[in-house]
Amino acid sequence: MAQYTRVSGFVGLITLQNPPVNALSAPVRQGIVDTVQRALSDPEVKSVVICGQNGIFCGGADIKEFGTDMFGPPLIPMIHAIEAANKPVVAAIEGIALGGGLELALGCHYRIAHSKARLGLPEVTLGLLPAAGGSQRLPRLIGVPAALNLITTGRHVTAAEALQLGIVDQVTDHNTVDAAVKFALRVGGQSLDARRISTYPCPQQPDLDALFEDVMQKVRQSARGAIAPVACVQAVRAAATLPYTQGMEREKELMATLFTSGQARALQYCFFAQRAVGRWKMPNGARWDTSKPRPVHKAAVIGLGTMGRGITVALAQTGLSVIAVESQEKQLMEAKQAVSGMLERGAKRRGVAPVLDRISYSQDIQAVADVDLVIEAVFEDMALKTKVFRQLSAVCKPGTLLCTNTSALDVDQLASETPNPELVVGMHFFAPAHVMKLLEVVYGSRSSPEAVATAMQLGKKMGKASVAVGNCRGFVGNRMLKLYLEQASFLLEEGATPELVDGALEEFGFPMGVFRMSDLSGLDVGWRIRKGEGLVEPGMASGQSARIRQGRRYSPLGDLLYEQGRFGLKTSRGWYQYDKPGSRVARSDPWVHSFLEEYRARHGLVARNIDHQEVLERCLYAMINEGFHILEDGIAAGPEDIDVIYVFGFGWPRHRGGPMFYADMVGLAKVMEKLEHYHQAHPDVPYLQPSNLLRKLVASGSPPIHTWGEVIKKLHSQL
Ligand SMILES: CCCCCCCCCCCCCC(=O)CC(=O)SCCNC(=O)CCNC(=O)[C@H](O)C(C)(C)COP(=O)(O)OP(=O)(O)OC[C@H]1O[C@@H](n2cnc3c(N)ncnc32)[C@H](O)[C@@H]1OP(=O)(O)O
Ligand SMILES: NC(=O)C1=CN([C@@H]2O[C@H](COP(=O)(O)OP(=O)(O)OC[C@H]3O[C@@H](n4cnc5c(N)ncnc54)[C@H](O)[C@@H]3O)[C@@H](O)[C@H]2O)C=CC1
Repeated sequence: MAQYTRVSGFVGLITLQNPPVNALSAPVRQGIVDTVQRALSDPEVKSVVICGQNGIFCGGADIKEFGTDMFGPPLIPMIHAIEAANKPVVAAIEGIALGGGLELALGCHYRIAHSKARLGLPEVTLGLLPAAGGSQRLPRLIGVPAALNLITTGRHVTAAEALQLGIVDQVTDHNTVDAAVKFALRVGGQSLDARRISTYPCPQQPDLDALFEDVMQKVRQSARGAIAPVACVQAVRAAATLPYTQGMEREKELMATLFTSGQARALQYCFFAQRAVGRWKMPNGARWDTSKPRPVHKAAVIGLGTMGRGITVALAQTGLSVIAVESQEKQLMEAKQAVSGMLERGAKRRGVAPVLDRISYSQDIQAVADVDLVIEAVFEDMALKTKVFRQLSAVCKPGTLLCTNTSALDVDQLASETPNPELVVGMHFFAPAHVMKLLEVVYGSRSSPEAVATAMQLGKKMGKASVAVGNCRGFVGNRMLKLYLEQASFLLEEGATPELVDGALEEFGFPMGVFRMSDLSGLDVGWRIRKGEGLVEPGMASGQSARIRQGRRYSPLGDLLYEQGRFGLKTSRGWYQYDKPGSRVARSDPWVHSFLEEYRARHGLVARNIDHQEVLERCLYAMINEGFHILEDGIAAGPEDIDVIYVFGFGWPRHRGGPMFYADMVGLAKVMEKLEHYHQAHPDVPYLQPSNLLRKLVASGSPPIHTWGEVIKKLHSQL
């Protein structure tokens, strides 16, 4: 809807009305067409202002309309009609002007923004391009390099940057609509010949071919396999090389390919999934809208190793006072330096002052007596964590929330060691904790809704995609990861190389294959986890029973490399070799290849040809099957939760939506059939057997992902 009023005698004021972001739904587009027509045909009206209600200009096309039978007036002719008007039209931009919202503003003759407004063309993040003329007008207005940057990244710019780039004509700290109306009165009657962006020539650019080649290479590298960034570059190239009308044709052609693509569906699914996980619920009925978070002003971190340091930085950058506790003096000194360095570098990047004084350091756990929340990040050792939790219960003021960053240990067991188990939750960050955008909030059987709400709210404030999950070994992310890693090792035993496996996964879109990732995080980390699970048996690694542990197939390859002191990047040797410790350039290592050959010979394994397809099916379907078990067990509330965890925490390519969405795209029947095939070939790997839920879904005709919840409910009610 759009409301029309006449203000200051001569200005037609059009207000977009579609909360919460005034998206351009069919009724809003119809409202704009009607009200523009009304203003233009009223002889009293000399100029027009377009604004949005509630201090928000417009969040762009209504994404919920995509994939439906779209009706109502199309955007492109609507924007053309505004640009062609013979009365000045001024956009009054408050809050946001994104996507179609900015394209609408670019069709206006003038743009005035509030100083706090943000503008951008984020279509690429939804698998699209700015196809309501944005890809053709923006380069004409601000030049090709700046337009390429905005359109291929989808980043939002501040009003100040928009002014500097020339996207807006004026920025105000005052009432934007009043300023726009005054402006409109002043320009009423002036010639509009120089104000129609579509008539501008695209600013000349030396070495145009080299520029496009360079940008194309960058976008192909940064989002491997994603088609929208490539189409965005092609559309801007059309703006730079073709007349406007032909450029618009090209824009339409490119959009037609993107609009119905699986990648656009996946990215739009991710957009809504990211928001859906905020509406968390627990099996006991507690939920986001009935649980009140507690205020957290002061927090403590216990253990300043890899994780504790990052968590300290993230908390301080969120505005909290932090007490950072580390038991080892040397570690404490090193941590102090490392945390200050991270804060200084972060502040420099953002052009702000570092917040070093928000953190105080101590070796004494008594220092945390008056904090609102503690995050424990000591070694992954239940006995140690139990001791720390007992100490915290004695030291902290009543009501302090006790959180653990454990990767896999039992949150209920830890809670049971405290007098107030309702105050205990897991806050599972991902390394590096101040960078990675995922937080798993793990509720135990006795965690209070208030504790979960507080951890979820804190995660959100820290800028993390926060997902509430149930308590089980490895929670959601690591529980699934374990099988992915295991399948990758089995493939090496059967004839693959680290290069082949990583190549397949990187071609799929992961920024890094499983073995490069393992070198980066350290082979010692995985070894410690397996040791904790009783899987590592020194001296057994080359014996007859080396490949069976706890009654099922096991690959000791990672343990053997660990025993050789090959910890990955930190020792310059792992699954690959590196020029020096810490170097990121992984090179093939002939030693690893001969080691694998000897290993196979020792165990009587005959190497066979393994192709990319098998690598993907074995690694991904095993993980997906575990995802179905997780849904069946009620550890994740829905497939969106699992997908958000994988996209934000494990580098799953966003344009493939997440593992559960991917399964839906591939077809559940096909996933099940392949799992059955691989389980037959590897009966000693029980988890390749399709889960109950997957079977049920296939038996119910493979319903679309957003309806799986009903099948899960039915399954639970039959138990
Ligand atoms: C054969 C086929 C031929 C095909 C040819 C087709 C040609 C079609 C031509 C059409 C050309 C159209 C081009 C175009 O206009 C493209 C676009 O505009 S795409 C949309 C671009 N806009 C965005 O990407 C903005 C997305 N939104 C955000 O980034 C944030 O929501 C925002 C910064 C606006 C606000 O953030 P915040 O305050 O944190 O609130 P939330 O994110 O939680 O959002 C609140 C609520 O609002 C919902 N929402 C937000 N934006 C939209 C939207 N654009 N459409 C619909 N709904 C939106 C959001 O989902 C939240 O609701 P929930 O219920 O919680 O999900
Ligand atoms: N490293 C990773 O990638 C991730 C680790 N985690 C989990 O985070 C926790 C910490 O892991 P890391 O940071 O990697 O370990 P780390 O080994 O780097 O650091 C642990 C720190 O805790 C300190 N510490 C031990 N006992 C203490 C005590 N009683 N009081 C104060 N400090 C004490 C140690 O001196 C050490 O500095 C573990 O539970 C781990 O499973 C979770 C996510 C990712």
